[in-house]
Amino acid sequence: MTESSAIPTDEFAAPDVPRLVVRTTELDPDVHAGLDLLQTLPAEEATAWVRRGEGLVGHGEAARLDVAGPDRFAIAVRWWDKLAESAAVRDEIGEPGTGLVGFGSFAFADDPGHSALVVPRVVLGRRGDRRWLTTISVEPALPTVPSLPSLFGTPPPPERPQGVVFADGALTGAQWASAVADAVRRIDAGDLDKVVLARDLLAVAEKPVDFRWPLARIARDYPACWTYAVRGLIGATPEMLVRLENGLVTSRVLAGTIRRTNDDARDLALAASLARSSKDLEEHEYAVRSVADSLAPHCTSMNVPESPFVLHLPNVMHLATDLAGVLADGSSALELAAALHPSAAVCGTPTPVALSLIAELEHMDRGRYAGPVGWVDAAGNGEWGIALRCAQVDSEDPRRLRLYAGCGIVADSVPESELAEAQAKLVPVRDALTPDPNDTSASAPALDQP
Ligand SMILES: C=C(O[C@H]1C=CC=C(C(=O)O)[C@@H]1O)C(=O)O
Repeated sequence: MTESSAIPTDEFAAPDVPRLVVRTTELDPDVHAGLDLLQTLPAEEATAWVRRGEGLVGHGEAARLDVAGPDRFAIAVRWWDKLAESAAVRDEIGEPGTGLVGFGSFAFADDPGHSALVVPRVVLGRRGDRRWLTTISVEPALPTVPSLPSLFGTPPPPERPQGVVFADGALTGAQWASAVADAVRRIDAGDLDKVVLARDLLAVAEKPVDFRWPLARIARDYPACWTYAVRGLIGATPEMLVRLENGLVTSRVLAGTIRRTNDDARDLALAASLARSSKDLEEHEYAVRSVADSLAPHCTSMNVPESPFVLHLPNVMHLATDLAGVLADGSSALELAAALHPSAAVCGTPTPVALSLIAELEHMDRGRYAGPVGWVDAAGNGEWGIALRCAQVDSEDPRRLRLYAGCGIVADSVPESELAEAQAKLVPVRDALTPDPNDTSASAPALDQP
């Protein structure tokens, strides 16, 4: 039974919340040493936030907020605060991610802006050597959580997606490249400095896609990324919008990209050229500035490195900057994510001009792509990534998925190169939906334990 809350009519008011009964217990590390969080996931009502085997997965839904529009973050913050205040919690660990936890995924744009915050019925977590189980039930209902043995048995493995074909989404490649050229003209005319333009791709399989297959594959192939699943949005993002852990705020900003070649020596030379590319450094600087400016009112002792490093992923390399600060105002991770969205890594500079150019040139609704995705706990700790390198499973027809990728456009951008960059960013999810030539098994790939 899920307590689902509809969008409230009062501005910024949160809907009534159920009173939740929450219990976290530590799992015996000897008994559960091999616990693979993603492999426990059920096919329905599953949520995940996992990197290198650590993180959180959720089973079922004890409560959910569906929210839309420009006030989606403010309403979600209120709902979360009310839930956390009224919950009865017994937490024998008391670390970030234990006790009451909600997983969320927010739309990029205000309109229509459909977003969700989900409190699972069961959360399994792992941080270092510690593993825990949290059960959440709605008072006064009986705590009908799934029986524990059923959680630790491996659920039937997901089937490999069959016969997936890909097609252009809103725009063909050529149309999208021409939209990039339009954006460059607008930048040259002085309307704005940077805009991030995205495109979508449709994937259609012969049978409904079990999201757990691509999720396991992408987690295996992109271990440096945060693998996530919230209400049909799945992916592995390399970009941490904000993490809040016991008062320490960190963020990993990415912008500026070069494709990899499968030749290590060549890739090293390309990484060096990326680190010197004035076009990419400019694109990166806007993104870092936007995050630093949005965090500044909430933090003291901010550390913003002067120059980026190069983050190597299997498909691309990015300019990356890790920012850190000390929380000064008691904001929760969810409030910080709301303050940071949309950063110039996914929108542009100045933000309002970039937002309206995106609406004009992309010809699609980004949905929850490029919005914050992650989790928050009752103490306000949490991790919110930017939902990149993702696919949205169609809730009405799960044979269909929409994939998204975007590129930062500045004055020196070349449309054909941006199109190639967008294709490279689609590779992780595309590959995860197509047969792996090295894998002869019919079931989901096992994850390497760190
Ligand atoms: C918007 C995306 O990437 C962002 C993050 C890293 C590098 C980016 C770039 O170089 O354009 C983008 O700012 C995407 O992957 O869809």
